[in-house]
Amino acid sequence: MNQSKEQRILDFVLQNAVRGDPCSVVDTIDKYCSQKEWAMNVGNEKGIILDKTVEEVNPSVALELGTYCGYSAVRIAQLLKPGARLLTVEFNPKFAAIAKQMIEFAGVHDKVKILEGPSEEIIPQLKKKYEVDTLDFVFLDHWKDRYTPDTILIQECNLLRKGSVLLADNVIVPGAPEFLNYIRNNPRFQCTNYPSHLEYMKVKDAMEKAVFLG
Ligand SMILES: CCNc1ncnc2c1ncn2[C@@H]1O[C@H](/C=C/CNC(=O)c2cc(-c3ccc(F)cc3)cc(O)c2O)[C@@H](O)[C@H]1O
Ligand SMILES: [Mg+2]
Repeated sequence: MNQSKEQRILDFVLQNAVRGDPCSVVDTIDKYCSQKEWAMNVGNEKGIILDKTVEEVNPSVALELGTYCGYSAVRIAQLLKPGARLLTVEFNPKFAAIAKQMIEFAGVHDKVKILEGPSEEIIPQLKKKYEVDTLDFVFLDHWKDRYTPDTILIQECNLLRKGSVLLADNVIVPGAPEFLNYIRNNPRFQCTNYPSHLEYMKVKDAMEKAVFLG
C-alpha cells in the first residue's frame, strides 16, 4: 500500500532528526518540505511569528485547531513553561496518528494532548471533559472557513478571558476573508496583521493576531 506524504515526512524525521530535540524535529520537517515535498506546516518564517506570540503570551493553557503532522504543536510545546499544556484538535485519524508519533519523538508529549475529533464537537467539551477554565492562547490553522464559526463557538463556551490571544494562519493564502471581516469589525477584539510568506514559497501570506478585550 503506497505511503502518504505525511507518513514520508514522519519517516524522514525519525531517520534524520534527534530524538527528544524539538528544534531538530522542526528543522528536519522544514528541510523535507522545502526540498522534497511541500506540505501545509506553518513553516519557519511564520513559525517565528508564532514563537514570538507564544513567548509574549506565555500561556498556561493553549489550544491549536488543526494538528496535521504536529509541526506547530512541537513549536508551541517547546516554548511552554513547566506545567503549561497545549491541547491540539485533529479530526483526521491518519494525521492524528502521525502527529502523535511526531510529538513523542520530539519529546514534548508531556505538554501536548491531541484531541481527536472535529473542533465543533471538542470545543464545547473543553471545560468539563478537559478541565479547561479559560484559554490563554488559540492557534487557528484548520479549514479556513471554520475560523469564524469556531471563534464564535469559543466565545459562546465562555473560554476566553480579558487578554486571551488568537493567532490565525493563512489570512492571505488560502485566505480567510470572512474571518478577517468578522474579527476586525468586532469591538471585543484588538487585531494586528503580520505580513509574511506562504510556507516554503515566495508567495505572500500573513497571520492575524486578535486580543480578546473581555
Ligand atoms: C471541520 C473543522 N474542524 C476541524 N476539526 C479538527 N481538525 C480539523 C478541522 N478542520 C480541519 N482539520 C484538520 O486541520 C488540518 C487542515 C488544515 C487546513 N489548512 C490548509 O488548508 C492550508 C492550506 C495551505 C495552502 C496554501 C497554498 C496552496 F496552494 C495550497 C494550500 C497553507 C496552509 O498553511 C494551510 O493551513 C488537517 O489536518 C485537517 O484534518
Ligand atoms: Mg496553515
